Amino acid sequence: MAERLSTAEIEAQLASLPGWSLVGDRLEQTFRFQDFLGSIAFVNRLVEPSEQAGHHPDICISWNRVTVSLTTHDAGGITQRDLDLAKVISTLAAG
Ligand SMILES: C[C@H](O)[C@H](O)[C@H]1CNC2=NC(N)=NC(=O)C2=N1
Repeated sequence: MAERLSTAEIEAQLASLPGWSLVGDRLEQTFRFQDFLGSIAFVNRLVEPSEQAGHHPDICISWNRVTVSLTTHDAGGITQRDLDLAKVISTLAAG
């Protein structure tokens, strides 16, 4: 099982993950798109990499905004799996 990371470890890695914030025991970012279809297309791009990783974001869609939230349930906080998936998700936001 992946181990929960310390706040210092998370913040060190967040330096190279623009837009992601530590919110409680989650990593979060809100991505903006042109419209609802842009949001849905982004969410669809998340499906395969998340399945491949066996790790899945919580997703909230609000018209042209998609808030993505990552945590590791078993660990009760943020692990390397969340940071790795955040990195992949950032690459998918550009379209
Ligand atoms: C059994 C299965 O591997 C687990 O429930 C996975 C599925 N996807 C998951 N996704 C996320 N974000 N956190 C988890 O802890 C998690 N656990």
